[in-house]
Amino acid sequence: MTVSPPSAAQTAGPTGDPTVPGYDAVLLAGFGGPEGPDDVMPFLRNVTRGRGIPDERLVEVSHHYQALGGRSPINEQNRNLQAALQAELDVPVLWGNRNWAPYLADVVGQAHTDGQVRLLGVATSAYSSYSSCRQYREDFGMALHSTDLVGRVRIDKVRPYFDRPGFRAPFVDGTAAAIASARAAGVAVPELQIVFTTHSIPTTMADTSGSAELGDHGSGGAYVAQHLAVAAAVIDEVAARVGEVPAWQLAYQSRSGPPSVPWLEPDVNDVITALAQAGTRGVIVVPIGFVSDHVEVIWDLDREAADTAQAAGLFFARVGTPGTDPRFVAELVALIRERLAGPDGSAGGLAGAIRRPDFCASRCCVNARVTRPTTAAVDSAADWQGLDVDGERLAASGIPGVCATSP
Ligand SMILES: CC1=C(CCC(=O)O)c2cc3nc(cc4[nH]c(cc5[nH]c(cc1n2)c(C)c5CCC(=O)O)c(CCC(=O)O)c4C)C(CCC(=O)O)=C3C
Ligand SMILES: [Fe+2]
Repeated sequence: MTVSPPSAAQTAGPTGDPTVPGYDAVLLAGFGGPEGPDDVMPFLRNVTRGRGIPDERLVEVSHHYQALGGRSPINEQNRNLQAALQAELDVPVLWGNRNWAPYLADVVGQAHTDGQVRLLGVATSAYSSYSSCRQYREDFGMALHSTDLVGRVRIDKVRPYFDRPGFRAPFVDGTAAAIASARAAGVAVPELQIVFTTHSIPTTMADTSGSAELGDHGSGGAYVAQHLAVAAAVIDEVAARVGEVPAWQLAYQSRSGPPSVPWLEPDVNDVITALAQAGTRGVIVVPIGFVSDHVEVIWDLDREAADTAQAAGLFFARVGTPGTDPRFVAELVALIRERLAGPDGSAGGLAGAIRRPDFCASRCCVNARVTRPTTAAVDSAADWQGLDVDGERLAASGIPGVCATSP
């Protein structure tokens, strides 16, 4: 079926003009996770459909989920975040996922039935990159496409919020507390190292994260720059509180993909091993790439990285993620309220050009492998032009049955 390309006004939805303020509901967009052992393989196939992830990797990851009882805590964490946001907001707060029920398409269809046609999306991911930002905008586009609601429902998105102090505050608290517990365990600050972590992504995805127009592309792109900025800001705030702080670096975790494809390095486990060899006595791992303690955190860090540290004889502490910390919830509420009042009404966040616009720039975080309809960017209408969603253009890119939002 060929998608009839909507005009810019149609993509903007019932209000016609994407700069007209006002939303009928907030739509929290999550990654999704399995709820029981039988869900694990179907969930992993949803995540990796058409992405060239080797089968051995899927089997290995399925063991992590099975060892945790066949379920991820992520859906419950997102339900809790939904409830915490709802407690502060008058508009309804809906929740849907990319990879598991409740699927975004079903939630958007229900919203339309309920008369909610102007939705403000909030992704459970703080940074710019294809996986962490644009793919959520594609999820919105695919949800509109598969429910036949293109031009009848509008879905905008709150910009990446990595730079906001309420996102950082829980990491600052946790890092200061971890330094205190290391000292109590007899490891002095100069013997400690702070390792900030985030999800590794292919280097090509990193290099094209953010927008060429905004000067983001090349050498790790907006994705790496944003993490380095957050890490530096956390360190400054910890230093203001505790004085002397350990040396720090940024490392990556949870790599998938075949070894032939370069992903961001170094891996957190390699960093820990090398630090031990260089005489470091303790590591504090701070997962600034994640908003809740889901499987990438509790398996890849609390099990694997902790084991690596233990084998090397190091003190190890892993700092908690924002979750439903009141400061994080308040920060999201502030971002949502600003958008309810109108776009670009906000200040705050880290200084300079690093702040993201409310509507993503042209071709922001574009993925060369596939073109899907998006929402919430200045060029979203153009993303639909000539797009044959089930047919040739996507088949040529090797992605069959592209409407994966609701299998
Ligand atoms: C940037 C990023 C974030 C952070 C931003 C965000 O939160 O969105 C993130 C989060 C998450 N990733 C998660 C799980 C998985 N990610 C995978 C695979 C991949 N992740 C990627 C990137 C990211 N992932 C990429 C480039 C791939 C390769 C395949 C592809 O190009 O898409 C795979 C496949 C198996 C494997 O290889 O590990 C799984 C199971 C879970 C859920 C955990 C739970 O269930 O509790 C969460 C929150
Ligand atoms: Fe992932």
